[in-house]
Amino acid sequence: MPKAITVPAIKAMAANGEKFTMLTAYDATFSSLLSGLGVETLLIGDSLGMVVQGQESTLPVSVDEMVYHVQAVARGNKGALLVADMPFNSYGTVEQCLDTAGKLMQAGAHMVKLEGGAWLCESVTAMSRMGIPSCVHMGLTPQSVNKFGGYKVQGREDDAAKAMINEAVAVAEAGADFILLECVPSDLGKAITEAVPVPVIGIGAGNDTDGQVLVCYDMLGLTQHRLPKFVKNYMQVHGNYEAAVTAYIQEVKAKTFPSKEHGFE
Ligand SMILES: Nc1nc(=O)c2c([nH]1)NC[C@@H]1CN(c3ccc(C(=O)N[C@@H](CCC(=O)O)C(=O)O)cc3)CN21
Ligand SMILES: CC(C)C(=O)C(=O)O
Ligand SMILES: [Mg+2]
Repeated sequence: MPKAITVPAIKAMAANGEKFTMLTAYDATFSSLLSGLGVETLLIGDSLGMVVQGQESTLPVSVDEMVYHVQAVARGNKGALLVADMPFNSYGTVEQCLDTAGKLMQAGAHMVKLEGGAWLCESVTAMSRMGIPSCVHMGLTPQSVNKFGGYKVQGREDDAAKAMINEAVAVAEAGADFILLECVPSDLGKAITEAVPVPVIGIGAGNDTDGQVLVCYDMLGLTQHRLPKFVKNYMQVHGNYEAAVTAYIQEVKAKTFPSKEHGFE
């Protein structure tokens, strides 16, 4: 890979209308492969609790486990921007948030991601002051699966959609560098992308967001259980991982992925 991708570089891409890609990576081998093929950003997602550890949800994942995977991904990385998930119950107060984020950054992350909304503003500002870039994950936030009662599309009601737009603006004003939207109607994905001045990454949020993310095992057809509607199995179409990942990058750039069938009304 030529030059390492930075937060300002992604912001410049988004400002120029150039789409960028993100895939999850949990180990050095995937990190090296995916970054080497040109995936701009890698997410060390707490989805590793489900796809690597075999847990029922992302909730059992610990900070120490995240640190271990971030270190592995950092060793294999060839220039991608590394984003690390803050695991469940590791950022409930400003103090705890700084403690967790510091550990993930010292493990090799370039940015941390945390699930929530406007209630995170104070923590986001504190991290920004400390020089820690952040991505706020909104919409379907899997760490709240027990509140939601399942992995359900969020922001379908008018009031909920308006509230989500306002909260996205608030966290961006507080200093969030990126916003990630999971499982929201495509028109809400578009509205939030237009409302905030920072790059928005989508998963099941339509094709108007600035970037797209998928769990790498899902798009490579490795996942054994039923796949969410937003996933496209690129291995089925392309037959080998290099062609599959290259096609994903090309389709995101061309805005042909995600198509209508991968989104929610
Ligand atoms: N392998 C894997 N892929 C993921 O994308 C993923 C994980 N694991 N683990 C953590 C969370 C859980 N995620 C999920 C899981 C299921 C749905 C799902 O089945 N959604 C329904 C929407 C139903 C509705 O209309 O409300 C779907 O049909 O896609 C969505 C996100 C996303 N994340
Ligand atoms: C699905 C993505 C956005 C995530 O948070 C994860 O992989 O943990
Ligand atoms: Mg996650």
